[in-house]
Amino acid sequence: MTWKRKKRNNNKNKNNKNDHNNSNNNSSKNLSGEVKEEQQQQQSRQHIPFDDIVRENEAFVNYYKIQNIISDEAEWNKFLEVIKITLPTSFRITGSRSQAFELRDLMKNEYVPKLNKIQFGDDKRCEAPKPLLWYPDELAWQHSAPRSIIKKEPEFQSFHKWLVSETEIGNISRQEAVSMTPPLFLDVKPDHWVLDMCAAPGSKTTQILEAIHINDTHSNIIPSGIVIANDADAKRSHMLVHQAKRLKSPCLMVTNHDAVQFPGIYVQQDAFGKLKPIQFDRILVDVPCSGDGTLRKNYIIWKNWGIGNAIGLHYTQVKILLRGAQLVKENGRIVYSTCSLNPLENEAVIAEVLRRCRGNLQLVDVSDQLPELKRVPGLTTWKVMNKENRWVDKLEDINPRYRKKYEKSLWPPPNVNELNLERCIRIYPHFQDTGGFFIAILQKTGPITDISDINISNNVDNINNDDDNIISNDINNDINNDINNDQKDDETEKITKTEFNNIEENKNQDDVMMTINKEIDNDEEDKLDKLINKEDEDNNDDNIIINDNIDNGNDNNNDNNDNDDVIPIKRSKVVFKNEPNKRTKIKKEFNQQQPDNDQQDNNDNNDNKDNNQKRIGGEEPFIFLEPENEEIPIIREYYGLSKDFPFNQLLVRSTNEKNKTIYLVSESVKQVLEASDSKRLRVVNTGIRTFTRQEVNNEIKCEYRFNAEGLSTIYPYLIMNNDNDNNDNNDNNNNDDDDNKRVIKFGLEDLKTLLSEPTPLIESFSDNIKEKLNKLDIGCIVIYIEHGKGLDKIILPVWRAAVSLNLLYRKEERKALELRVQGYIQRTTITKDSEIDI
Ligand SMILES: C[S@@+](CC[C@H](N)C(=O)[O-])C[C@H]1O[C@@H](n2cnc3c(N)ncnc32)[C@H](O)[C@@H]1O
Repeated sequence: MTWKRKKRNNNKNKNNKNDHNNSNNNSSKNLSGEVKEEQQQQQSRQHIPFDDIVRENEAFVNYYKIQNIISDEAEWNKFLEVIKITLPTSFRITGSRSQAFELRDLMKNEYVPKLNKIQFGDDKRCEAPKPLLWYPDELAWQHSAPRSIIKKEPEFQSFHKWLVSETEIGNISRQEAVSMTPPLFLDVKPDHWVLDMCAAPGSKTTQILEAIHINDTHSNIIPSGIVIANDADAKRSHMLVHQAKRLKSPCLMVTNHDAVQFPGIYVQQDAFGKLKPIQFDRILVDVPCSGDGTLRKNYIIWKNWGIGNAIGLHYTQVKILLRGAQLVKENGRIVYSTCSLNPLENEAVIAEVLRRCRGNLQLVDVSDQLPELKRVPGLTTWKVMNKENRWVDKLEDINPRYRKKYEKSLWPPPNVNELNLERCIRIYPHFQDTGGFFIAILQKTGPITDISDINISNNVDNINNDDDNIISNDINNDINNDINNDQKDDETEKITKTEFNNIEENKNQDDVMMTINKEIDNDEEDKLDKLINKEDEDNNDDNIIINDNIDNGNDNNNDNNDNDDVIPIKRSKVVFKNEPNKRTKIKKEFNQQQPDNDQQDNNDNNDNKDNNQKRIGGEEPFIFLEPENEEIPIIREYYGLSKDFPFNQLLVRSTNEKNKTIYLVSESVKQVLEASDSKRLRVVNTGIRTFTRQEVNNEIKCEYRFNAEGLSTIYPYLIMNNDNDNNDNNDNNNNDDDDNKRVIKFGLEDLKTLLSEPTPLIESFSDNIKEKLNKLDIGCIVIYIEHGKGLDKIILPVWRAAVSLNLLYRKEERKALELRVQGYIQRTTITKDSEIDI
């Protein structure tokens, strides 16, 4: 899909169509399983421009025809027709509810009417984006215009610009429509403990976080729930951090484990110190799969499809779901999902896990939930094809040489009709113009204490003679540790030991799985590399540049310090047309009090490298600030933070005396981090940056500024009325009832001034604001804007220098804000000229 890939594989592409035909012919030849597998792998290593791929595959069509996934002939033909059509673009509006609603209304009232009228090419008319009917509150949309048209056609440009800008800052996420369904069935509440076992790149994690924060307003407290988002792939878990962190949630923890071995963590549950394992209210098991439901997007599946992927993944999927069943609470809910149509990865996995859980895990009937979502019941019977494309009735019919590669659980169990498999959900592409998807909603109804027959379903003879089954030293150590820990005598622990004995047995299948992931997600891999590079950039310049006015600390000397040459960075200038540029009226001055704040955050990372208190895997430690920490009262006093602020949930990630960044986590995250065995947990990321040390040349009262990442979480504690906050010597208090210490309400005009250039002079603001600002000393302030309909409450961290202000936003955030304000002005003023030039 990318230029790089196309170019690199130019030669191979020439023969692409022939290759395709050969591959289909070969699929019918009676090759041995090994040779065929090798051939499939070779094919999958060939990189072909997606557009050149022929969207036909006889083996795929025959396989699903015989599986009878759709019995009605006309419907089957419709299915075959739709899977060849490129998938429409779909996206979700994310973030805080009030802001999401604002963006949704913008979409509905501004863009949809305009896009409806657009015509491109000779007689093609673009259909405007449509909300997905089954998605709550019209927060998910689908758009059938090809991406190439969205990017190229001038009419689309403002829509595209808006889409890109809001996507960059995380308010809009591109996501396959059907992939949005599992979190909806998970039914997450703000107090839930949720585990997302295979979470990268994080689109469903983001939805789960939104559900945790559903009640958030600007005046309530941090939810008591937690989301632990895990992925086995270290690189992908960093992508997950990037994606999920955009929600700025103190309730998120990202971990990096094989989900099969996700550690049981013990937290103190009562005053007597009795340890209890964490059990989750909700678990999402969105397993790695062959992904053939995504063939409308990942065209390579047309070329590479074979049964081997599903057979290879089945047992890994069983193990991951079983671990989920152990970790979920009684009465808790698990949602299992794949983007595969194959019953071997879907109903067969569910049937096997239900069998092993002996009635203590059951399928939930959700036929009354999301009624607009078209779906069909799960299959109650299916067939198994071997890797030589022969249908095989039972495991014993497989050639003994290759039998080890098959699980007995691939075949429907004898009691298949008692399992309620029809409660599973199958979504086919032609139902609502999406990809294909499978979802099963499960509830734990009793303790799951014995799954020791995990070997039974394998071919035991082969396993006993197989070197692959030797348990690795790491796992043995884990088991020994567990055995020595006699405090831990609960259900989870017993099961974990049993499970560990079986972890290695299908090692080769895991390898298949990782290969497949890479094939399926190669588009995402490209994105990942970009994102990681970007993350590095973000860390280096994290992410704000506090500009450049050299401020001599004397507001009265403004006129004497005009020195354009000192401006160290190239900046775009924002001009509201028809507005006098106030800068031209007042001579510039320069401000030494505005160093590069982001460099400080970066230093923090570097400092951590010297830290010898590292956790497993080299991550930095999480050190909660002691109650006697002397910096906290200064911050509290300076910003007028309410006494209700959870100071005990602040942590640093460095043992250096001078902390650069202070993070905030929720109480539940704190509980996990402080668990006695939390070191078993490989935490990749948690906590939101809340305060950042600001080093400036002049003396300032508080060395810490707000970090944009944590500001909306802190904000309620800044505006809470609190007797203890009264300060006898309160020079900073202004008399506005709305305002509190360093919080100032701005109107639209002053917001425009703030955005008109990087460091607008205080002189250029309205008299009211000027008066307020002049009462404040140099340091960080919070500006909020309430503009009712169309421009929701905006909360901004701003550096108040001696004579100017500086918005502490990353350039992407600033750009998105400018676009929002620009859009607001265009909607609310008649003159077209009132716009911001960026
Ligand atoms: C289908 S993707 C998950 C998509 C994700 N839930 C989302 O919505 O963005 C499957 C993920 O499982 C991860 N994975 C594969 N094997 C795993 C294992 N044994 N344990 C945990 N994660 C695994 C892969 O790295 C991949 O990111």
